[in-house]
Amino acid sequence: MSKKKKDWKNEKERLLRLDREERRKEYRRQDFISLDKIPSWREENRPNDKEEGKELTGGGGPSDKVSLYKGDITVLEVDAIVNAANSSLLGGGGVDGCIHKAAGSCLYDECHSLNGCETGKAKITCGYDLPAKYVIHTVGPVARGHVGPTETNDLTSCYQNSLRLMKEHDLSTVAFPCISTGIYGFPNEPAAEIALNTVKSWIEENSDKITRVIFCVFLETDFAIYKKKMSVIFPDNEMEVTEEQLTGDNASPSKKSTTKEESEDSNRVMECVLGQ
Ligand SMILES: NC(=O)c1ccc[n+]([C@H]2O[C@H](COP(=O)([O-])OP(=O)(O)OC[C@H]3O[C@@H](n4cnc5c(N)ncnc54)[C@H](O)[C@@H]3O)[C@@H](O)[C@H]2O)c1
Repeated sequence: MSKKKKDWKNEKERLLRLDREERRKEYRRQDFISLDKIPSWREENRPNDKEEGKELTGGGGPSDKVSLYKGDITVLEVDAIVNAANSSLLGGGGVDGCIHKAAGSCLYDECHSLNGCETGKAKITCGYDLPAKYVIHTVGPVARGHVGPTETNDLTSCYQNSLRLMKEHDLSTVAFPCISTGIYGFPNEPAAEIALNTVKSWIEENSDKITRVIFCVFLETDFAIYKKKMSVIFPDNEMEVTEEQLTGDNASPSKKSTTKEESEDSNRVMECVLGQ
């Protein structure tokens, strides 16, 4: 007997009324990661503060409000995860494919009602079977390796419009993938610069509105790039920022992913999409 197809509107209303414990029973994946398992950038760089019971002198500074996490965005238990969608909003591959697969068919049905999304803009839906309450769908620029003013402005707008939706919906924890850096071909380093600087500026103007922004990277290459750049863009007050970091060290990111590693990562993406 096939399962009765759920009506997305009723399902959304029902799910958004549940408290966290009740919601947890509905997650498609029970191996979800709760926020308390993800250290802030400051905690990660000053683990002793926590052990020594030191008050975080940062007191909610930008480095207390961001995290770097390497893995699958669909397991993160946050208010919203951001989807690197295409203009149809009707799913596809990569992180978009993984999110749709993990959220279930109601996500497609609600996205279908939104009539697409322009590049740089963002729209919000329920998260359905995901641990995330909401999904913010944004459409990055198709860069194909070229970064000009248009691509830069469009990618900046993706982060700004996603954060604007967070604020409008009183949401305070969000995870971003590396928007446009996969099939849309935005070079990883400039994309990371845009992501980190746009988020930092927004946090400085809205620090009372946000608890955590998680940069969720999937590839080793991006992990190394974000780690290097975050130590400069989100320096801890007491943390030394070396001259080399300030001037942009010549060394390549600490660990370039090997083609084998990248292909393993893309295999994992395909597994998540194909559900193997
Ligand atoms: N990559 C593909 O094979 C593929 C195929 C068709 C469509 N798409 C998608 O690509 C277009 C958007 O391009 P894009 O470069 O913005 O997105 P993307 O191609 O999904 O890549 C964006 C980033 O997300 C990373 N990523 C992949 N899976 C996950 C995951 N589970 N958790 C966290 N991060 C992950 C990926 O490694 C990359 O760094 C849309 O059409 C969308 O449907 C991707």
